[in-house]
Amino acid sequence: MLTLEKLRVQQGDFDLSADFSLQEGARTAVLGPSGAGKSTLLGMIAGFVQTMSGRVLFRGDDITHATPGARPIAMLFQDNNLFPHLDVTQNVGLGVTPDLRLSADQKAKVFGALDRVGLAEFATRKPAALSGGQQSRVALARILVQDRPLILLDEPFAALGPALKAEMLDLVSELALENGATLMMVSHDPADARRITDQTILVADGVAHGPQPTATLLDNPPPALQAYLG
Ligand SMILES: Nc1ncnc2c1ncn2[C@@H]1O[C@H](COP(=O)(O)OP(=O)(O)OP(=O)(O)O)[C@@H](O)[C@H]1O
Repeated sequence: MLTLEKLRVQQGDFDLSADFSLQEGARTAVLGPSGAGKSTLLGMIAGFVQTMSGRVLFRGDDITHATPGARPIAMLFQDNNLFPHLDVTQNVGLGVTPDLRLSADQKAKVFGALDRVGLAEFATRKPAALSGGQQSRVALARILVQDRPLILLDEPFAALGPALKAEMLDLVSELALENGATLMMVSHDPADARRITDQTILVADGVAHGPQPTATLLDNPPPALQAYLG
C-alpha cells in the first residue's frame, strides 16, 4: 500500500495537499485542470518535489526523506528521457545500472525486456532511428528492468497519435498486471483514464482527492472536473 499521510507542498503561492492510500496493484489515473498540481503530486511521491509536512509510506516504510533513486519507484515522463548517443540496449541498460557494466544476467534481463516490448531487432539502433512509438517502447523497457513495484507515468504518450497511444496504454497496463505493479498515470484525456484505470484521483483547488472509481467520477463529474472536461 502507498500512503500519503497529510502530505503538503508549497511552491511560491501554490499549495497542494494529499491524504489518501492506494492499494497495491491498483491502476490510478490523475486528472485535473492544467496547473492544478498533477505533476507536483507525482514529484512528491517520487521525491523530486520537497514536501513541507506529512509522510509518504510504502508497505509501511516511511520513505518521506528517501532520495528518488532509493524509492521503490520507476517514473516515465513525456519526453521519454532517452539518451541520443546511446543505442537501444544501452538506454534500457541504464535502468539496471548507470555505469552500464552489466553482468550476463543483467544483459539477459535487458534483452528480455526488449523482447517483451517488441524491440529485440532494434537493439543496436540509436533513438533517432526509431519512430515515436518505438522510442516509447524503449522507455517502457527501461521501466521494466527497474523492477519497481510502483510505476508513475506523467503523460508519457501525449505526443503519439490516438491509435499508437491506445496501443501503448494497453501495453503499460499489461506490463503492470504481469508484474503486479501499482500504476499512477497523469493524463489530460479522460478516455485514457477509462481505458486502463480502475480509479481516479482528481487534483483541483489545492487538493489531490482520494481515489474514486474512474467510471463513477467521469459519469458524474464534480464541478471542478466538469469545468475542465468542458
Ligand atoms: N518549482 C516551482 N516553483 C514554483 N511554482 C511551481 C514550481 N513548479 C510548479 N509550480 C507551480 O505549481 C503548480 C502546479 O504545477 P504542475 O506542473 O504540478 O501542474 P499540472 O496539473 O501537472 O499541470 P499541467 O496539466 O499543465 O501539466 C503550477 O501553478 C505551477 O506554476
